[in-house]
Amino acid sequence: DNLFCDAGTVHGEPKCGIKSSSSSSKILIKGGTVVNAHHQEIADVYVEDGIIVAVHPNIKVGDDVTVLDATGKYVMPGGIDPHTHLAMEFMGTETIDNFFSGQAAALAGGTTMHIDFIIPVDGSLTAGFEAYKKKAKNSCMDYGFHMAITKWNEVVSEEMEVMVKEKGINSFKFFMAYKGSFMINDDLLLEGLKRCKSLGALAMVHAENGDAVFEGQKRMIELGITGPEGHALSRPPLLEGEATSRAIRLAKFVNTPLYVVHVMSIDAMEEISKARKSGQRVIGEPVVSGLALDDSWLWASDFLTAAKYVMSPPIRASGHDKALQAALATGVLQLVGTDHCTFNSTQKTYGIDDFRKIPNGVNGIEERMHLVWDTMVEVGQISVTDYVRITSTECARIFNIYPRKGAILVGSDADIIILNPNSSFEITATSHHSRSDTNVYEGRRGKGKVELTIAGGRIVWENDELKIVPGSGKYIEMLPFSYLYDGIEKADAKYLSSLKAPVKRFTSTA
Ligand SMILES: NC(=O)NCCC(=O)O
Ligand SMILES: [Zn+2]
Ligand SMILES: [Zn+2]
Repeated sequence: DNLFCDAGTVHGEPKCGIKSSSSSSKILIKGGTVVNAHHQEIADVYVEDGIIVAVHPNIKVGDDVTVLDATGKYVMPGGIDPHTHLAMEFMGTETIDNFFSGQAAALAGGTTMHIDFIIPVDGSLTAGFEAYKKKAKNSCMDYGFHMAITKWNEVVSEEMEVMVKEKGINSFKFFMAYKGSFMINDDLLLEGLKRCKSLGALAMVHAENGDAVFEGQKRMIELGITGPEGHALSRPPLLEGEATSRAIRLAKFVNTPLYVVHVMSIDAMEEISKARKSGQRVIGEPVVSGLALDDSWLWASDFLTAAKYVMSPPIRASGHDKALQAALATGVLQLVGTDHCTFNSTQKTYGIDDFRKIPNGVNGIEERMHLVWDTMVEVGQISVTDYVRITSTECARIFNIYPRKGAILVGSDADIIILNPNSSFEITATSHHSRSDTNVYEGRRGKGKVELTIAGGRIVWENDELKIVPGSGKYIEMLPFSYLYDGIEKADAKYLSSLKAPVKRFTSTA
């Protein structure tokens, strides 16, 4: 695949532009502040054959070990991105980042695992799974899959069981928007929620009212608003709030946990907050574009400048970003994803005359760790331990792969970053590792830089250079019945016992 070379984004050899990793399989990280979600301490971390084998001060090693000095820096679990779309066919085209380029970008930004969404092929989950295993075959970092459910019948219901019991998938996504393509109705959502519950899988929703969005789009076109701003105007926060509320209530009716992806508005966030306060198991995932951007660019006079910010739900007006940050800081929302779904300028131009044809999606897989540090930790909104929780550990817990992932503990996978809080980063399309020619964070600078990334026990990012090995990434199978299912059956029993005994009736004859 020398497409990647052509993009000129990864340097070195062999011919596809990858510098092979020369690092030893034994690595000692000395003197850094080791941070987990609930604790931090100054300690050394010793890695052998891809696994963390010791974490304590003053570890002594032989000459065959690569020693890294992390004094004054943070040693943290590599980021886990719960929401990506690599090599995804969508809106008549395919995302410009495939598994290899997207993962290269991730590693350069300190993310060492991601969970991508499989889109079924003609409704078939099995065909979708096979297609995505092929797409991911050259992976250079660990990855897992969620599965989208786009239609319903007995075969799909049976395939869901196969995915959970044999294929390592423990979450299913339901799109409440994208009428005419992925969108499902309430009937399907209810069936899906029930099936997820019976399998111990996590139901995820893209929460926007797709019928109302369709109507909003027609309204904009009738008003002659055909540019990228029409995208935001046609699907206001109201419609995100409505769908979030509906999905939450249906999940409560079924009594099954719910995960709301890309929470972009105060409206959706407040629905999640209300449900969580009532004791319902709802997880809210903001994405970095919702935390770090506002919608002002959508009104840019240059089409391409505006079009690159088109994603769904839309990036909202200023104010939503700060409210989502506060919700994340206070535990109303639990973890940060990216929804990395990139299209280059040529692809965005498909919608030059009609915003409905602009492929939806923005970048973020490389930028997430830096931007969350800069907007949340650097300014004192959250602690460093909380940073680890929202960028890595909570994702590992929700998808049932903790403590193999999401922790610097003896026995965990050696997916580690070293972040220098005194160093700074700058984001540009010319220096990023995505294949896209644009970046929605162009020109952004901040404090805190991921100086080194270790994935699967190999140094893959050092001195601003990638050293990645195609095929070295592993598929991570995820088991059902995560902590979100603990005690769910007790609520079922309580519900059943609360039902009054059936009334004994007789038929009166007139
Ligand atoms: N979010 C977006 O605009 N594109 C990716 C597909 C999705 O997650 O809805
Ligand atoms: Zn979505
Ligand atoms: Zn998405």
